[in-house]
Amino acid sequence: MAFYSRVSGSVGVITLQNPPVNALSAAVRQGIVDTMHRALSEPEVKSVVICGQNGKFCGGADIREFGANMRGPPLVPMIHLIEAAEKPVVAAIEGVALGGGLELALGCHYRIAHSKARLGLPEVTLGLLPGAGGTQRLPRLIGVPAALELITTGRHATAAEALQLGIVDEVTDHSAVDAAVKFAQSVAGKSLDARRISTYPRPRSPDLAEIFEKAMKEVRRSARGAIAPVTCVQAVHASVTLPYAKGMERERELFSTLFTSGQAHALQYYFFAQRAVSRWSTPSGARWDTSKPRPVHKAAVIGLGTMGRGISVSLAQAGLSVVAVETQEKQLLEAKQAVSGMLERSAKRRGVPLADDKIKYNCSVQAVADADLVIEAVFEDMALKKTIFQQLSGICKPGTLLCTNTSGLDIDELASQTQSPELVVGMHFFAPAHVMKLLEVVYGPRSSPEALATAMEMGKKMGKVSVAVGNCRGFVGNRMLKPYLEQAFFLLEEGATPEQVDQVLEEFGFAMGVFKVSDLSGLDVGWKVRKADGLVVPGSTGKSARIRGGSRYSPLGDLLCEQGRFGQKTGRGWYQYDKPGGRVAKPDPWLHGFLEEYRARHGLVARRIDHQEMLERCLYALINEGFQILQDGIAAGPEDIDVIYVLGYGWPRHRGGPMFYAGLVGLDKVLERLEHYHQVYPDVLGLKPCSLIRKLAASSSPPIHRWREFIQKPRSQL
Ligand SMILES: CC/C=C\CC(=O)SCCNC(=O)CCNC(=O)[C@H](O)C(C)(C)COP(=O)(O)OP(=O)(O)OC[C@H]1O[C@@H](n2cnc3c(N)ncnc32)[C@H](O)[C@@H]1OP(=O)(O)O
Repeated sequence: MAFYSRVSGSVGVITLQNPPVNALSAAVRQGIVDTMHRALSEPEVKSVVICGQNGKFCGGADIREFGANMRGPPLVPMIHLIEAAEKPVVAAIEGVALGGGLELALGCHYRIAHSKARLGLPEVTLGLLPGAGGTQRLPRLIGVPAALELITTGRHATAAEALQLGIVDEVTDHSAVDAAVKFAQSVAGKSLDARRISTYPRPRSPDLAEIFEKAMKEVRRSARGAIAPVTCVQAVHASVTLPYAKGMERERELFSTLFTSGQAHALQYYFFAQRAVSRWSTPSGARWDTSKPRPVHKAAVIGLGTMGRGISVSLAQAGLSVVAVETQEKQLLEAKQAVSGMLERSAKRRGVPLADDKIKYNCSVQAVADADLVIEAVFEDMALKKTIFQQLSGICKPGTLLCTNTSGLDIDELASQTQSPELVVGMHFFAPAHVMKLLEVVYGPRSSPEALATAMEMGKKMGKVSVAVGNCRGFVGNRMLKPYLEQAFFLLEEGATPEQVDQVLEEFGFAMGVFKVSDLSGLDVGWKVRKADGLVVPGSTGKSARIRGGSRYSPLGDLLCEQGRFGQKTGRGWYQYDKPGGRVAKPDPWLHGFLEEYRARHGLVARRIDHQEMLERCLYALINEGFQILQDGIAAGPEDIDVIYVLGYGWPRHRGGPMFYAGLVGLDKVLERLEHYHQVYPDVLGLKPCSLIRKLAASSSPPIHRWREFIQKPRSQL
């Protein structure tokens, strides 16, 4: 709703009230319309201020209402009512003015912002466009290039930038409401002719055609199949080709096509999913709201390779004192230099003070004795990690949380090396660790709720989205990757090339296809793991070369590694590169010849595999594993899996995540295709539909928010 008051006798103040972000719900819109009418009808009132409760102007339209039938007054006429008013209306922007919130402010005659406020039109991130006049008013106010940039990226601008761009008229370090009231008094009675943005002339410039062409090219390149950025450009284009009223019609038309699209549903689902993962729970009943994190002031990192360096940077930037340990003096010095450089660049980019003095470097593990939390980040080698955990258990003060940055090793096995297994959790960072937003926080059967809560909180402090997952081989992300990769290898055996498989996945929206990603991460990483698992059998021939434990196995990755082809770092992998470390993947005739020779050796006849089969086999195998993970209680809900895949594995956000995508395709359809492929390839376990997807499909495929009801509660883990 909206609260009305009168200040200093002549200023009507309308305060939006809808915690936590004063979103424009039906009640708030109704409140604004009612109070505006009241302010306009009171003769004593000479001007009006619109502000938000609790220091937040407005977070935009209420996204939770999007699925329901439209109630209350629509936004566009409400904003026109404000703009058409004969009394000056001033927006007092504190906290945020986003989406419909900024569009509301653009309908006001003046805008005063607090210096810490953030303003933007992030609708594109929800699969929409600013549909309350934003695409028509903003270009008229600040010009086409700046408006296009803000609208197509959805980024938030600072108050200082908004002032420079001309979005706001004044910025204050004090109360924006007080400043707005004062300002409103000073403009009472003045003409408003030059203050109604909708009456401004259409933006004109000789290079507009070029600007739009460039913008369209850029959004098509970066959108990876997302339709909203492209539609945003079309809507802004209408502001230069059409008069305001016609431009608004065009905006409405384009908005309607987006509003009902699967992509908008996916992005809005994802918005809430990313927030839902912080409300974690475990099969034992431990929960985010009943588990208290421990205070952490001092953290330590052991092992300063690529991951350890990134983790140290993240911790220091979160304001913690960090002890960074690398036992070899030379490596320690190299790491120190690298970390300082990373911190410097990051401080410059983010405009924050340098955090270099937060880190103390040391050659001895003893230096971590008084840390509250230790993150081990050495090589992915169980024996080495075990030794370190034994050492840590003896060195650290009682109560220190011991974390491992493993990407898939058994947390429980590490915990069993310590005297306090309840204090051991996994913190699986993604490379580069100071950039990537995702953190898988892995609890073992003995980890305490308090330890889990502390690691989750730590991730949040570091600016990560932390997702709590149970302990199993590969946790969630890497466990699902296995059947996906496996299908990609099988497709090569059956006649596809890496380029064909990658193209299908990139057209789906992945930033990179599976083979390009493998080349980037290094083929030797998976090879080491397969060797440790006893899967690599050099020189094996005949049928047994392609079978492990009764299931189909492809040794293609192993054979490439045996040739020293480790991907980008060696200049050769699934693709060729101009030099070791080169980044541009080019098809490699050697690889094609190698595949032909391999197929001939194993009696495999290459066939033409269509786009649909390649996509379905890769994605549905991955999704099937996701359902198995839910069934096993490793992830608490589909949102956890989807957030992990979008933030950690390049799954296109506009497709919501693998589990959301399965729901969108239809669980019965996914099941039917899995059954079909499993019939064709009965020796591929990853294609055998898991019982949860069967159960859901048999129950008329309930919506994703109801899937948890169908998951059998696994045995207590904590
Ligand atoms: C004709 C159509 C015209 C216009 C269309 C629109 O306006 S679409 C909406 C555009 N607005 C946005 O995209 C803003 C979305 N919100 C945010 O970016 C952040 O929430 C915000 C406002 C920057 C605050 O961030 P903060 O980190 O402080 O909090 P958090 O994100 O955890 O949010 C707190 C809870 O508020 C819920 N929420 C936020 N915005 C909205 C919204 N617009 N509608 C409904 N609910 C919103 C958010 O989900 C959190 O609740 P929770 O229960 O934890 O999920």
